[in-house]
Amino acid sequence: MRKIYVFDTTLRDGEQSPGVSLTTNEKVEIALQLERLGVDRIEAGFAATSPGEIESIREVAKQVKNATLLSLARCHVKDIDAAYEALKDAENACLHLVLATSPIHREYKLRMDRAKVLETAEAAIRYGRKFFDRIEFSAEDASRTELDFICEVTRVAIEAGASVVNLPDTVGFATPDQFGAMFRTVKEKVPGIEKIQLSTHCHDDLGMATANTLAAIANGVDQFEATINGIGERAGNTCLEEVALALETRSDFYGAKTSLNLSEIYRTSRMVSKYTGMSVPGNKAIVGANAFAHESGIHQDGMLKNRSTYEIITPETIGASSSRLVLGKHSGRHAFKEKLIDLGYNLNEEGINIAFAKFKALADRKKNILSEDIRALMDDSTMEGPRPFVMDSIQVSYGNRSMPTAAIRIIKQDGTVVDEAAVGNGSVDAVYQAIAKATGVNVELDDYSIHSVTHGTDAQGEVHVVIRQGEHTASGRGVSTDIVEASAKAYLEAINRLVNHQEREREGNIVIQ
Ligand SMILES: CC(=O)SCCNC(=O)CCNC(=O)[C@H](O)C(C)(C)COP(=O)(O)OP(=O)(O)OC[C@H]1O[C@@H](n2cnc3c(N)ncnc32)[C@H](O)[C@@H]1OP(=O)(O)O
Ligand SMILES: CC(C)C(=O)C(=O)O
Repeated sequence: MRKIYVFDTTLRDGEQSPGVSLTTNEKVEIALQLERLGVDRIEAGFAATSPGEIESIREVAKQVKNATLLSLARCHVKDIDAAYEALKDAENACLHLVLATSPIHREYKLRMDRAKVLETAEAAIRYGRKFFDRIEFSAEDASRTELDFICEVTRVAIEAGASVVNLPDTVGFATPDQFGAMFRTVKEKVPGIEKIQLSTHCHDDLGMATANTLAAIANGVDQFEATINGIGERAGNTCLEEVALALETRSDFYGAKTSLNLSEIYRTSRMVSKYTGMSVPGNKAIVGANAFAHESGIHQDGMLKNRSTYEIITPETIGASSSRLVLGKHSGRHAFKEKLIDLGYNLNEEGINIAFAKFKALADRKKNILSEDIRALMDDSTMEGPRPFVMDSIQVSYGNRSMPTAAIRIIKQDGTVVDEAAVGNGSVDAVYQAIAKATGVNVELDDYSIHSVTHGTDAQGEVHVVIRQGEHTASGRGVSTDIVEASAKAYLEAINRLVNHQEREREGNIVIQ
């Protein structure tokens, strides 16, 4: 298989993301992690930017031992001198020279004609060669440059002594077919092209950076340039991890491989996100939080039967912990049952069906169903013995200038439906008064406590109550995303327990404490 060199520019183009500025220590730590990841080349910065940038590149150069280090420089003597100043102690250094070649950049930005561009590039490469054995030359905005001129620039760069020629899609304008064809033409037409390496560098303005990079690789480039998490100027650069995993997963098609240690990808992605402050979207390919999470029942069932049904990469490949089956509105019985077993519940089919129906009802109201929610749900549905009263519906009217009112519908064990309403000091009190009227059971509330099962505004509230009737006490527990409903459930459960106990006591079976 053909080896593809990986050029990481997280510390240079990645740092060009608006709002990102890395300290020297952060650059060093990221560079060392990139080395562990196994990238071949690290662009540590753009030395002419500032004295601090020279210092950072120098520090990175002191510590990185295996990868080749680069600094970007315009075709200006002072930029090249700054790059040399930063890289002179590096074990393996390469100067990265850039000059735009497209008509738009020539006319408006550089104010140079074709001949001047060729002359400037050639002079800069020759000057750079006095200090550097290796030079990469980038023809900025190559994808919007006339093909014949790209070939000419490449020829001049080779003759002047460049060892890598990079043809970037600077503004993310290329399409995969057009971009691939550009490299094919350069390879066919430029004399001496076999003496150097060809490189690609893409931006994601139209969301095609990865596709364009892969098209370039399919058409013979030797190196791709990219950043971790795809950060970079405007919409960002090609995502290093996406291309790496595409080459790995579709080696049947590309017949090319990198020397990357793929199991370091996840760690590198987290580090870059932490130091740049640029969070990784959940649905981001390869490294997003949802990249190995499965929410829908049909997918979860497939995953439980065989992971390859819905995963083309395993999380272990990139060093992420494991695939996740996320319980939610779209989950099915198979995943739910698996979760119950995981949590230590051993239910028969009927029990699972009852619990599953409650789970679906909860999922309609709560976005993330966590293990704690399932436990609360299971405990909520485990009251033993008959239920003298079942709550059918509840309605509460509350306003800070009116008396809270509650209306409740209770179904008795014999099927009788009872509707009652009551007012109270607060919503919960009104509900408890209405329950007392509907059940005909009058008790004192000895204790009431509430806590949140999980976090967030849609978290479930868990209410515990202890009620008393003379010497008899009973406790109840209720869980719901609505605390008034949780309070009603807890109260009714306590009443049911009290009534059951009294019933059994009358039958002489037990002694109530
Ligand atoms: C495609 C890319 O990502 S290229 C890298 C972009 N990154 C950066 O620009 C980050 C670091 N840049 C900086 O700190 C500053 O822009 C510096 C230090 C490089 C230059 O700053 P200044 O000298 O103040 O110039 P400024 O940035 O305003 O303008 C750029 C000048 O460079 C010229 N220029 C642009 N590209 C090149 C080039 N590759 N080679 C030679 N000259 C160039 C422009 O035409 C302009 O020249 P002018 O002043 O004669 O009009
Ligand atoms: C310096 C070059 C490679 C660049 O960043 C671009 O063209 O986007």
